[in-house]
Amino acid sequence: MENVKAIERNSFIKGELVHTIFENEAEHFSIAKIKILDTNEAFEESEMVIKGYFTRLDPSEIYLFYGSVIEHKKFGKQYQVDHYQRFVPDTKDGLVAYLSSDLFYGIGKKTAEKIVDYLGETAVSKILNDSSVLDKVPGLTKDRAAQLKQGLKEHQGFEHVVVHLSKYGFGLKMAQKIYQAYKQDAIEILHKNPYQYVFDIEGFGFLRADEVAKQNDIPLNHPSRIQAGCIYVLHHSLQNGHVFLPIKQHIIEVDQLINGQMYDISFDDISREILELNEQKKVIVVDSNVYLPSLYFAESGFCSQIKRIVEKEQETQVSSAELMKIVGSIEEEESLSYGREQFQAIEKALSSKLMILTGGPGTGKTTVIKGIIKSYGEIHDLSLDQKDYDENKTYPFVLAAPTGRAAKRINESTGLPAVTIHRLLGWNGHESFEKDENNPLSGQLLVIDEFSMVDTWLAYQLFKAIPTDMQVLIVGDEDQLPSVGPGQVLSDLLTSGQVPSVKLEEVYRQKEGSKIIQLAHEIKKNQCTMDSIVKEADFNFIACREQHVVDVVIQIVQKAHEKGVDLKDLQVLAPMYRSHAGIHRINEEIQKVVNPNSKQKREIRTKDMIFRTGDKVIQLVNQPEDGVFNGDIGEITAIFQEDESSEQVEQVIVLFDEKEVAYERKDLNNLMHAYCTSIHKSQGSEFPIVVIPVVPGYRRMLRKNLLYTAITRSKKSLILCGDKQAFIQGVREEDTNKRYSALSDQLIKMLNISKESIETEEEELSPYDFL
Ligand SMILES: Nc1ncnc2c1ncn2[C@@H]1O[C@H](COP(=O)(O)OP(=O)(O)OP(=O)(O)O)[C@@H](O)[C@H]1O
Repeated sequence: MENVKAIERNSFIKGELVHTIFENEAEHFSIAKIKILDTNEAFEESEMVIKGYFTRLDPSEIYLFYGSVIEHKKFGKQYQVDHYQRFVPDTKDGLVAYLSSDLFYGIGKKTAEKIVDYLGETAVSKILNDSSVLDKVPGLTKDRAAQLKQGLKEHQGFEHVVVHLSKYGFGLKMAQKIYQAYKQDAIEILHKNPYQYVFDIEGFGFLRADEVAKQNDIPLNHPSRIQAGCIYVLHHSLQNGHVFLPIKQHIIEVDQLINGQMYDISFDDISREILELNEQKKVIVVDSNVYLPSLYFAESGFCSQIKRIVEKEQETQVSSAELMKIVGSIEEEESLSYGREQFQAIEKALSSKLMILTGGPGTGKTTVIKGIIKSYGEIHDLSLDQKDYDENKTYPFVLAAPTGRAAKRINESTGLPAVTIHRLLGWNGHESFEKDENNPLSGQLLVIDEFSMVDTWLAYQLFKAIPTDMQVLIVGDEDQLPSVGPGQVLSDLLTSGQVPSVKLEEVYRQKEGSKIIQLAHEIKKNQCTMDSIVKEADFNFIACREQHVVDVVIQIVQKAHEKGVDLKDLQVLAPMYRSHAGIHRINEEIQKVVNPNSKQKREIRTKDMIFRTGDKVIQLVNQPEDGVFNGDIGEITAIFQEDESSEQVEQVIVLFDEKEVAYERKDLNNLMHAYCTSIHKSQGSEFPIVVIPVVPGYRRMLRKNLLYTAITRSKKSLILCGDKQAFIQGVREEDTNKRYSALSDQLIKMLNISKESIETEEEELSPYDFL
């Protein structure tokens, strides 16, 4: 432990609590008044307001606070605390008095003197870092040593861990997580086996553990190091969407990670540790595939849930003649006539426990969803009007989608209530859901839109909560990008052939003269050529050189802005963040034009961004406690300075639809400008006008499914700019990055239905064949 002498060159205040002014328990953020007992700052005051991230101060204790003096505009001089610790006397007499005080049972003055004589003035820090030093103190019994060690750990506890971890560069948030997991043993574990942190502490990576291990001379071939490397590689593979890694590939990647240039750990050593991890259930090895347990259980659990649902017989069946009559009256109401495949979709959805409806843009997926819901209502004599239901009679139609924007769209197009899947399942923000097999969803017909965005974890959570008597319709476009999280659930379900599905291929919106839809279908069918990208009423490709593409984008946005187009309705989409024509640069340039610096506008600067009132911004992570989710777009409506908020911190207020969320400076990394967003983040959203730069510099990202997803985000007008050849090449490039997932194979095995029987079923005649 550092004492006052050791840190004299740094700013410190030694003091005791007068009273607490403000406390945010969840964040451990506090403002307090303290009495100054000693300091190396030139204070005249005898008391001082301190603020920072610390837990409740004990009024009977003396503390050492390290930090810096700041001048608050309204409240004057304050002390910003970086870290702190309980004060331990740093003279021999003081230390003896401390150790022999009532705090430590069984240690009298003589024993305390022996300890200080033997271990010196840094005795406390030595004992806390390695309690075995007490074993050598002459005349100290084992019991007394253990009691002292325990007492010291309890008394010094959290602060000691914070101070110690800060030496390795860990911040207070990480220290809190670590302390929660190991309490007083945190430092001993860190020194002896930092790799254990990789298993137990979320966000503690292998490379960090490696750094600590190096400083503590832990050998490179330590089994814990190899095991931590195995786990790290699996976690890392999630970023590429894999549900597991084949064992051979896993071993190769672990070898690259842990061996570097020195090849002294063999493949055998690595595979032995993988099997050891398998024994300890820290990974699961099945069919030569290595899984993280959560993904193994999600994948196989999801398959079991599908089996449970599809094997239950669909009870209500209507005859084709009856259905034709019902559908006929809906056609009249909607003033349209369903196409053959659309009717088949309605018929199959109504007669199946679970069905997948897939198809490209404008093929009538929403029109068919409406047809299915209305027919279901007719058959079961259920009103679609929410007013006809109350707490005793649950609304039977449940509509959900993976993002808030997608849920809003399905709500607008059907007129029925729709929520995000997370909301539907009652997510509490800590990876647990209210709804599950013991507390299932209520309702009779569940429709999940934009299912291509659902990853393996969420699919399992959702299906666990579906009661067996509920009918389920999954809707999605299989040609879009797969989920951000691991797996490719929609396409695996379709590939397995084990779940009834209908693919809509006829395009209806094209009939209204949409070039955007036509282009999307040409891309889908690999028929996109230079002729496909000639100018039309709703489409243009402005050719320009790569170095001018940002200027062209800016001109388009500026013109639209001058014409009064609401920037919420215009979205620039790009595939990469960091490049000459990357998202960050485009955002910076658009901000200069549409929301420039002005005296009337407040701003707040972070390390790499300036947020200004009026800025369009996007939320980057799920924040369910505030009701905002990854991908939600909003506008900065106000910026408050420290002295204007009750918490005495700067705040940025963002309006998302009708809900306001306050961000403190430390949370601003959850936000970025949204004039231009990534194509990945735009999944599930649609915008009236979409502008997409396409340049050779994006080459490694330009793939068919990415460009297809991008252009299908536009509803009314699509403007591409840049290099036509790069675009044509990109849409011809299939995404060859295979995602490892065994969902399809597992389903086939589990359901044990031959594909042939499904195919014959699909060939069955429908009444429309006779029309
Ligand atoms: N059978 C039909 N007859 C006439 N018009 C139709 C028919 N089916 C769909 N449409 C029209 O085609 C357009 C696209 O349909 P819809 O919105 O249902 O497709 P979608 O697949 O949901 O499209 P997207 O994925 O782009 O939202 C709508 O204007 C719809 O009214």
